[in-house]
Amino acid sequence: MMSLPEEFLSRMKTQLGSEFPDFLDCYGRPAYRGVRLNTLKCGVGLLKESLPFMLTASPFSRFSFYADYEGGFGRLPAHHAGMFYSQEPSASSAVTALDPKPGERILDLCAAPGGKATQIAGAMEGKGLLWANEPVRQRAGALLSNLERMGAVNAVVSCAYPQRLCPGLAGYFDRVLVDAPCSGEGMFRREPRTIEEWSPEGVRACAKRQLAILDQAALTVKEGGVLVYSTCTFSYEENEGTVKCFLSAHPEFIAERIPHEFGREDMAGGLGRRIYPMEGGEGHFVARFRRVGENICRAGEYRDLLKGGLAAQAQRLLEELFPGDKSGLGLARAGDKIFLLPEKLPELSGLGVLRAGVELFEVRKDRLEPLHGAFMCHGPCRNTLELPIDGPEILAYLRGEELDCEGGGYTAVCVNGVVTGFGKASGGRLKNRYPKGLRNRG
Ligand SMILES: C[S@@+](CC[C@H](N)C(=O)[O-])C[C@H]1O[C@@H](n2cnc3c(N)ncnc32)[C@H](O)[C@@H]1O
Repeated sequence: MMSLPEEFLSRMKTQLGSEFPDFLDCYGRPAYRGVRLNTLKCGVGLLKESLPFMLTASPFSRFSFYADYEGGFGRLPAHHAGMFYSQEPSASSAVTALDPKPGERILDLCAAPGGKATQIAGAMEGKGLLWANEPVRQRAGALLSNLERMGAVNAVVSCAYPQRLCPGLAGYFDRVLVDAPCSGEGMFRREPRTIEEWSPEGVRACAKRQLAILDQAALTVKEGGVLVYSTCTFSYEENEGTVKCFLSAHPEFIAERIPHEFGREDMAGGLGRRIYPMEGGEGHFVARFRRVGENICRAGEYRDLLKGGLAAQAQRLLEELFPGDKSGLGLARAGDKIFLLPEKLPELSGLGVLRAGVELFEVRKDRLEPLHGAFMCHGPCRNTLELPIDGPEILAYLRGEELDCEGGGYTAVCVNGVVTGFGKASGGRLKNRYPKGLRNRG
């Protein structure tokens, strides 16, 4: 049994009453673990075939499963191919409550490492705009990489504190998610270091910060739009307390019942849903609001599309690599890279944007060189090397090694028909282009 702070235990005893012994018992058992299917890459049948362990359905999302695997999810070929995201199942409940739709504009304001952003991307089916923001630069790298791995074509990633980002995007979004930084009481089983970091003062400081983030997030929701607030902690102050303060300061929002039965009703009766370990999750709180007050959108339109010879060259190369008509795609250049842009982009300047859309090509002196992102977001590729998912070749590829390969030119490397990366074939060998930072070591 792990040792937990006295103040935490006595508060939970009051909070849970007769259920407290059951709650305490959970700390003698391992944390829940799971995976979430990435519908941009495959269906549930193919995912099951591609994994060396069983999946058990969870109540939090139809794409979220319990799974146990000692080998490490991150080393599996299906993980590298973006077929799933490793996620504790109850963490998927916030996006279930957000209910994103294809074609909408959606903001995930506290997004790293991207568990929820990649889930939103799946629900959007590549249509509309997903804006994923993370103010802490060291955490934003994982967000960029996860969105690329999962094949999100329509995401902007920014690194800005809400005070900088939100005023420039006032009234722009149909749905906004605030998965707020919190005291992390629902992480105690999974990440024991969060126990050392916990304190009653920390809980109060988190509640203050959550309200400040929600104040900014409120600016960005259009009239009739949805705002979802979530935490992975149990304290009343950071959950129902924050929600009550928010609603009293923002009469332009009303609380909306979450039409899903996961977990239990919150402690204030109708402001949100709570999930305790007794209900199959490590710990979450989710509340949903609707903006009923007017909000005028002043964001300008994005105007920096790539035109002329370089745009035509990029389009030709896209058609060479991936079958199908590529005319009419929105392309842009930033530095020495060419990007495929999402629809519905606003003016980006001053908003801390790290990447808008998909990194397709690097501009070299006399040619364009394809980048990993171009392959990760495309289905069928013209040249393909299909490798058995449980064979030694894919493991060699993921370590960065060369492979035998017929044919020539840029070639997608696939497992079970899903692209994992690419290489350049010539003389019977495939030169490995799997990015160094993503390779399996050892
Ligand atoms: C609970 S985590 C988000 C997890 C993420 N949504 C996911 O599903 O992978 C909260 C995030 O908020 C970020 N954060 C910290 N301070 C913030 C602030 N003032 N405004 C917005 N985000 C903040 C943290 O760096 C952290 O990455």
